[in-house]
Amino acid sequence: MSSSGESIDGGASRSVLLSVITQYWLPIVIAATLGWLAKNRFNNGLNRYPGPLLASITDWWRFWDVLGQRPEVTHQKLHAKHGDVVRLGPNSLSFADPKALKTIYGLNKGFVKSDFYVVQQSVVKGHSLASLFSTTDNDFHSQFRRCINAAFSMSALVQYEPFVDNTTKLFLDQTERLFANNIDGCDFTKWLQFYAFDVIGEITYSKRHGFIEKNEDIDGIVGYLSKLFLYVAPVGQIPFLDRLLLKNPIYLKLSQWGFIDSTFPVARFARTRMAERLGPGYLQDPKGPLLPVADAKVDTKSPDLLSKFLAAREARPDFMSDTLVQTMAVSMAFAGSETTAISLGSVFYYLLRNPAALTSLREELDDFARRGEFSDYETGLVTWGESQKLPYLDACIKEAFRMHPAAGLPLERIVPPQGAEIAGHFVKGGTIVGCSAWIIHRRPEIWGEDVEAYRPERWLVDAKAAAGSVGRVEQEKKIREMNGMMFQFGMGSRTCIGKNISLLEIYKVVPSLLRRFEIRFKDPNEEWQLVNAWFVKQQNFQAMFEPRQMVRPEGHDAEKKAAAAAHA
Ligand code: HEM
Repeated sequence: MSSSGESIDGGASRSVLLSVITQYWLPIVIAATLGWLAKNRFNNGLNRYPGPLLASITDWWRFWDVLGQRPEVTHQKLHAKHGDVVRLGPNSLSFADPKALKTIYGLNKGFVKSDFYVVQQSVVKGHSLASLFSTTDNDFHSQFRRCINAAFSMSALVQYEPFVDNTTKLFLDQTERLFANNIDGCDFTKWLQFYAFDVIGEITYSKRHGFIEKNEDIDGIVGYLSKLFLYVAPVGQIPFLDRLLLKNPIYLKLSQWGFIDSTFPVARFARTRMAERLGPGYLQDPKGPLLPVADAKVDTKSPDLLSKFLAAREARPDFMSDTLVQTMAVSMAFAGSETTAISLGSVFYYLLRNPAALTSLREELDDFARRGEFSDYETGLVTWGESQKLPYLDACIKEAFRMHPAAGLPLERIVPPQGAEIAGHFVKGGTIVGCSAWIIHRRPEIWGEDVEAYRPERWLVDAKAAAGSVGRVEQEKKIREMNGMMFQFGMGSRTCIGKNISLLEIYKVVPSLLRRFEIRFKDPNEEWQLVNAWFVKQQNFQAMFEPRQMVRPEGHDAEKKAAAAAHA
């Protein structure tokens, strides 16, 4: 056949196809959509798991649910209805059985973080920066973590305590100055967030950001972070959307060429703090590294986090670049402020809602004070060492962590290619799986039938029962098991690196505030409102503060003890 004949045939078949498409476009679109939905429904054999029908065919279901800002409630209801495994998306399963934790988050199991975390990467000069928190590359992560692990060890914690002391003393004084006997009350969540931000600033840069001094959101960073989390939570359910929105390639390119500035304010914020700290030794050459380069002569002896990150850069220059140093600094504010403030807020909220627990805690603190065991009777500041001798305080904090974990979504991981057996279910490689602390922390077989009640006593050996049928050894075993199942800091290789720092803050500031103030709800009839934007933030938590007469040592021996402790 001639070539002109071919082109005539080709032209004819194209026009037939075109006319079929124009005539039948609607049924074609419907058939393609149905085919796609059916493919989703049977994806990876997940059709055998229960869950909302819509969730099984499209991720828009979970996008919509997270947009509603209470997905943890949906997840609780779904698990109550369907059992231990619930399908939340065409490729996504939520596990409620605590046995799943060891498999999904255990060391060397090969699970990697899902693209939900990529959405959380900061953008600087048009480039996405994978941080310790947001990287999905396990090898990169383990090298990174090895480089900076020492900065977060228990022994490093001792060096950070003076930083926490500075900020906590100021916090106590400012609470008195701004809110004591103030009939307008205090937006407690915001105030605690200012505290958490200033502590992390001081530990990272030896310099407070100034939130507490000014009682103001410096550079709008707190407001910015809240908005960012409101974005990442739903968009993280369909990570592709991020490529159309904040990480749109055109937008990023324009930013790389310098036409617009797409740098996340939190990164800009950290850069300003570094510039203040490092002086003129940082580069602003637009062709230079993404982030300012620290002066090589910078003192790495100061015991703050930044110095430790810089020391890691000196020890491992092949890996720990300047960009990674600053990524760590940014992460501290990103991961360490809202989470700590939420946890602090829930400790106070549950104490105020449960007067019996608050009374017991006050009695413990007052007895400790009367015995002269505190070292500071001027400012009310409690040391870390002292806080560790207060078992009821420990129980109150753990119970608040249980009731209200900061992270409000399943911590998503992708099953390795060969698939995995998770809590008795074989799940194919590539499936997104996860557990949520809001589900795990309410398992009756671990915490008892009264999981919905705030009951710090569950964390303590009951002396009466120990003498009776449920022996001490048995109770201690149960408490150990409860501790092992707490999931508020995650688990395994990606567990929270800032856990010790946040515990240092929480175990110091809670008893210190209670020694100094009577605290109550502004209106006990008003409930707080929860907004789950990845972290479950409280709103409308208004508190009133009244100065409290500090309880002093009683008797000669107690006074001597207190004087010795203060001297030490
Ligand atoms: C009560 C306060 C805190 C809570 C509830 C909390 C919670 C968490 C959780 C659940 C994870 C694991 C996320 C996952 O597996 O998907 C995590 C990781 C992380 N947290 Fe925290 N966090 C807190 C405080 C802090 C603080 C104060 C810092 C910084 C000083 C911090 C820095 C980080 C970092 C860098 C990671 C990533 C660790 C890695 O992947 O190796 N967090 N946190």
